[in-house]
Amino acid sequence: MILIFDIGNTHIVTGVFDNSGKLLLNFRVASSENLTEDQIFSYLKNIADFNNISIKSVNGIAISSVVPNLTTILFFLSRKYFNINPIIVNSSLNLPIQFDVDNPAELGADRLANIVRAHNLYPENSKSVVIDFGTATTFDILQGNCYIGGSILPGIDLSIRALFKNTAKLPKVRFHRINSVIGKNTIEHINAGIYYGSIGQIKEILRKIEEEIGNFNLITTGGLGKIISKELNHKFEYMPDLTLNGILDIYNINKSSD
Ligand SMILES: Nc1ncnc2c1ncn2[C@@H]1O[C@H](COP(=O)(O)OP(=O)(O)O)[C@@H](O)[C@H]1O
Ligand SMILES: CC(C)(COP(=O)(O)O)[C@@H](O)C(=O)NCCC(=O)O
Ligand SMILES: [K+]
Repeated sequence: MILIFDIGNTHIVTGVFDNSGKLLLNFRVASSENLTEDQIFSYLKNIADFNNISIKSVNGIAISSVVPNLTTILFFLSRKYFNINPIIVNSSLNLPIQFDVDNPAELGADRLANIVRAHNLYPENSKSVVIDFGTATTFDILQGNCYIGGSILPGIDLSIRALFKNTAKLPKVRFHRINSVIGKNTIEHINAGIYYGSIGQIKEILRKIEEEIGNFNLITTGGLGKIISKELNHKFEYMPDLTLNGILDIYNINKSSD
């Protein structure tokens, strides 16, 4: 049984996989810097018990983190409760990818996991674009087994919170589809602007990518990605567990050398 942690800026997603690579359970907790290894372990234990899964048989752990302080906490958890040295995802591990960028080491571990999974899903010489709708929205582009770069923009929830936090009178809205872009009150104005603005941003970046590299497979992941993907006029596969699976792929390539 393999334990996978995907530490993002908003959530820590935990995945428990059996040895054949099947995802048995996953859950998310808020990425609070005050979390301790004992708290995260007790969430894990409770949720695993509830699902009749015995985490006693965990024999491997991998961590992808874009929040350095939380990496340490999950490292402590691995040592304290499982006596395992986890594999920490980074660009110096064995990866099936070449990098045509200035500094592969600065690329977020979640993005490394996403591109490794995308690479394993599609044939060698195809082109793929991964969009991850997290705290930030990220685009990552693969040409065959070469990572050629990408882009980063503020995530949808972050844009909503930025409006709310930096103004006196704008409320926090819930992201959802609204039929007209002509709002009739403040909430509708924000809903319309965020909804159609977000779709417009993504479409324009995809259009530019297509202009630069031609046709590609599109893979999307992350909370609000499911709603947005349907609006893009582009064939796509929405894979909510893309990052967890990518971390597992990286674990499998690197486990013997740990
Ligand atoms: N399962 C979900 N269902 C709906 N929305 C989600 C879900 N998970 C995350 N979100 C939304 O996506 C945003 C980014 O969350 P997440 O993908 O966990 O980010 P990160 O990877 O940066 O921690 C959250 O603010 C939340 O609004
Ligand atoms: C771009 C990110 C903030 C996305 O993080 P997330 O939205 O998943 O929390 C993260 O991958 C990161 O901190 N990256 C480092 C810079 C880079 O990827 O180039
Ligand atoms: K993420």
